[in-house]
Amino acid sequence: MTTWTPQSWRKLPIQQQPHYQDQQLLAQVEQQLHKYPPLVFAQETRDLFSQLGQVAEGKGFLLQGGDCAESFNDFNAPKIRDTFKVLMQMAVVLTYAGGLPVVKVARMAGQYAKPRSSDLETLNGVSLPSYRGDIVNSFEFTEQARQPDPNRLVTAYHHSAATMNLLRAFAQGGLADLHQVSAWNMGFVASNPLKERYQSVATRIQEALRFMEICGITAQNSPSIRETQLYTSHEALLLNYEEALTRRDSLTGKWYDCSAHMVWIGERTRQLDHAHVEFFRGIHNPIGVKVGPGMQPDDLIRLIDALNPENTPGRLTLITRMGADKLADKLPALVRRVKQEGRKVVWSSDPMHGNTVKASNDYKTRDFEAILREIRHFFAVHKAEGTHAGGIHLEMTGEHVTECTGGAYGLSENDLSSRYFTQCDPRLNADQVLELAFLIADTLSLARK
Ligand SMILES: O=C[C@H](O)[C@H](O)COP(=O)(O)O
Ligand SMILES: C=C(OP(=O)(O)O)C(=O)O
Ligand SMILES: [Mn+2]
Repeated sequence: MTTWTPQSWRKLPIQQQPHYQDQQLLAQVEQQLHKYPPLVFAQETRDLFSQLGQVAEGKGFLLQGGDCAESFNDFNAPKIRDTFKVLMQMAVVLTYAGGLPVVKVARMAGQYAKPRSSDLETLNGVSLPSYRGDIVNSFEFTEQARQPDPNRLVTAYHHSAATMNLLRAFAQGGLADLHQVSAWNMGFVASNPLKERYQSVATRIQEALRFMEICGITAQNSPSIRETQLYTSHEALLLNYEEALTRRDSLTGKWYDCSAHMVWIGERTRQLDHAHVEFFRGIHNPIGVKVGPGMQPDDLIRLIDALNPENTPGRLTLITRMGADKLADKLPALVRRVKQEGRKVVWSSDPMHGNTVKASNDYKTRDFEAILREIRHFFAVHKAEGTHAGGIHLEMTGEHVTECTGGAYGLSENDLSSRYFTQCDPRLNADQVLELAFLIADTLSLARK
């Protein structure tokens, strides 16, 4: 194997990259980013690594979620706050039901690059380059907007820095106070059409907090009640950007991609001998890789060994995204093989990307029932194989969008047009995603019995 450097990916084939016309400008922008401060500190990344190590050992649960694609235009504090709040609400429910610490990782502060099925988008007979995320080009359907612009790398950095800043303030400044989060959950349940179904978990959490308070454990004297740790993550697709933020840690001498705590490789770019696997093998962050229904057990072992040759728990999260109708058929052989070979991984379920459908009115959507069904199959497979269903990975927002159908409010295809804001894939809205957390809580509680 050749020596790894932050640039060694450049010699290999690479998929899903923009074609920049102005290479000189791209090089200048990369140089500029090289000098900018890292967005995360390597020690935080090591903390996440060790927490995910616990998850790999069956002693924790990973909750990862956020937008499919963050947006430069739709960039404001309420949006960041609302997704943060919903992640906290879900985490409390899952912690209580699963009886395990929940490791919280946002798809935020850097989720700006998108792989696409097609290089071109055609509208009314006009074909233009596909939108590839705000770090590459603009969503608007014009020739100029769709040209990849290197300056967007710098804009993405600044948006990520501002988002990260606010997330840190929320996590440590009081917005994650468990009493408050639990009260929000009571509010969610009270107004939900299926409230009878969710009431008991929410009430029991309130009672547990009240009991602790009586015993003297309060937000004032206990940081674990008042504060939380929320990590950041994104698909590290645009390697020009990731390379520029890859730094050697002064404490350990190791390389870290300091654009986020955790980064993952998408389903379309995980070829063993291509650039993304090369780049990822040399960074010391905890990493993920998406695993679709076409993955074969032998290939999975080879990929695991390329990415985690020392078999360190916490280093690698396998994020399965197979589709509700395929998972029960495809996942068991993979789980069995990984277990037999003694590879230590976190298994997490992305129930979104295998369940994307086109509605009759052409909107890209996903149905709540299919999402829930994929998650239930995921838990059932792990139970049958004696392995740990270690996490979920969701495209979601704290906003009241109408992008996925179903859920307690019965969103139909006709409702999609009213608040369909996503720039790429359809997200679960605040009510749908909380409902999902309560339903997963039932499964987690049963798994403990
Ligand atoms: O988020 C994932 C991909 O970018 C997305 O699912 C691709 O969508 P497309 O099939 O519309 O290109
Ligand atoms: C591109 C994504 O997923 P996948 O690689 O699984 O298609 C995503 O998570 O947005
Ligand atoms: Mn997506």
